[in-house]
Amino acid sequence: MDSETRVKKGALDVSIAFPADRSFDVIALGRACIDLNAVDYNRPLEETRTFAKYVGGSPANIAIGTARLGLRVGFIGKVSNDGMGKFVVSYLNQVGVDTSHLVFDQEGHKIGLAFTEIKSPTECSILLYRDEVADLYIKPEEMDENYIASSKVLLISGTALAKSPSREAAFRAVELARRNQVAVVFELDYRAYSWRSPYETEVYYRLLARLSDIVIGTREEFDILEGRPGSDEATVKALFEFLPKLVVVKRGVQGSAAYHRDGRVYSAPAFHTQVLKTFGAGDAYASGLLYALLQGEDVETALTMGSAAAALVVSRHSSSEAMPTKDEIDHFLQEYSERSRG
Ligand SMILES: Nc1ncnc2c1ncn2[C@@H]1O[C@H](COP(=O)(O)OP(=O)(O)OP(=O)(O)O)[C@@H](O)[C@H]1O
Ligand SMILES: O=C(O)C[C@@H](O)[C@H](O)C(=O)CO
Repeated sequence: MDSETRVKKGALDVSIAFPADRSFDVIALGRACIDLNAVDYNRPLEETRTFAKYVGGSPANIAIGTARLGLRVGFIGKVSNDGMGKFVVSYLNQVGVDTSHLVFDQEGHKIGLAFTEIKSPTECSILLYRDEVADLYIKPEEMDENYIASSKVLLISGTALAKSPSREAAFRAVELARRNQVAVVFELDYRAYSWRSPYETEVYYRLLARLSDIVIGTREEFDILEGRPGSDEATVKALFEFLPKLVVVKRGVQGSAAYHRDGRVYSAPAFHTQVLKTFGAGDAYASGLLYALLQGEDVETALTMGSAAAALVVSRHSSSEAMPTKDEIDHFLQEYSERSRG
C-alpha cells in the first residue's frame, strides 16, 4: 500500500495502513435492499401485521454506518427501477452516501426484501425474498476503475459472490482495487438463501479472501470458507499464506478477536446492553471497526468501536437508521465505563 503506517499508543499497538489522499474513505459493493422490521414485536412473524420500512442489506448498512460516523462513502450496486429502489437511493443520499454508481436495473429485476421476525430480544430471524434480485445483476462491465481508484477501501459483501454476473463484477472490482492500491475489505456476510450450496460458497469465499487485506466474519462463516469446522488459529494460518493482513472473527455476545499477520492477537468483549433485536450487530460492528482503522486508531481501539456501535444498534429498531454517530459511541463508552466502575 502506498501510504504511511501510523502507530499510536506505543509500538505495540500497530494500526493498519491505507492509501492517503483519496476522495472516498470507503466504497461498498453489494446489495442495497429493503428491511421490513416488525413493529409489533415480541411475537412470531405469523402474528406480526405491521412493519417499518428501512434501507437494508449488509453493505448498504455498513455504508450508512460509516457515513454517519463521518467517513466519505460511496456505493456500487443495482436496485429496482421503482419506488423501492428510489427510496433506497434517496435515503443513501440523505445520509451523505454517494450513489453515482448505484444504478437502476433496466431488465425488470426487483429489489430484495427482508422481513424480520423479533420474537424476543434473543430470538430473531430474517425471512429473505431474494429471487432474481436486482443486486445480483450488477455486471463486471459496470465497474468503473476511476471510481474504485478514488477510495481508500473497497468493501465487498460475500453475498455479492453468490451468482453471476454480480460474482464477476465483485472479482473485477477487487482486481481494479488491487491495481490502484485500494485496500480490499471482505465481509463474509453469509446468507444461505442466495447460494446453491455451501460447497459453492467455500470456493468463492476462499478465492476472494485470499485477495483481501482485511477479512471479517463470524466463526461459522469462516467454517464455511474452510469447508469444515475449524479454529481461528487454523483460519489465520491458511489466510496469512496469501494477502490478508488482518482477520477479524466475531462471536456474538462473546465478543470478537482480530489476528494481525505479524502474530499479534487482539480481543474485545461485547458490551451488555438492553437488546431489542440481534440483527444489525455485524454491520454496525464493521462500521465502527472500519471507521477507527481509517482514523489511524490501533486494532484494539477499532474492535472496541465496533463492539460499541453493535451494542447501540441491537438496542434500536433498525439496522441502518440506528447506526450511531461518533458522539453517540463516545457517550456510550463513557457511560459504560462509569457504570462498570460502580
Ligand atoms: N446481543 C448483543 N449485545 C451486545 N453486543 C452484541 C450482541 N450481539 C452481537 N454484539 C456485538 O456485535 C459483534 C458482531 O456480532 P455477531 O458476531 O453476532 O455478528 P453477525 O452474526 O455478523 O451479526 P448479525 O446478527 O448482524 O448478522 C459482536 O462481536 C459483539 O461485539
Ligand atoms: O439483506 C439482509 O441480509 C438483511 C439485512 O438488511 C438486515 O438489516 C440485517 O440482517 C443486518 O445484519
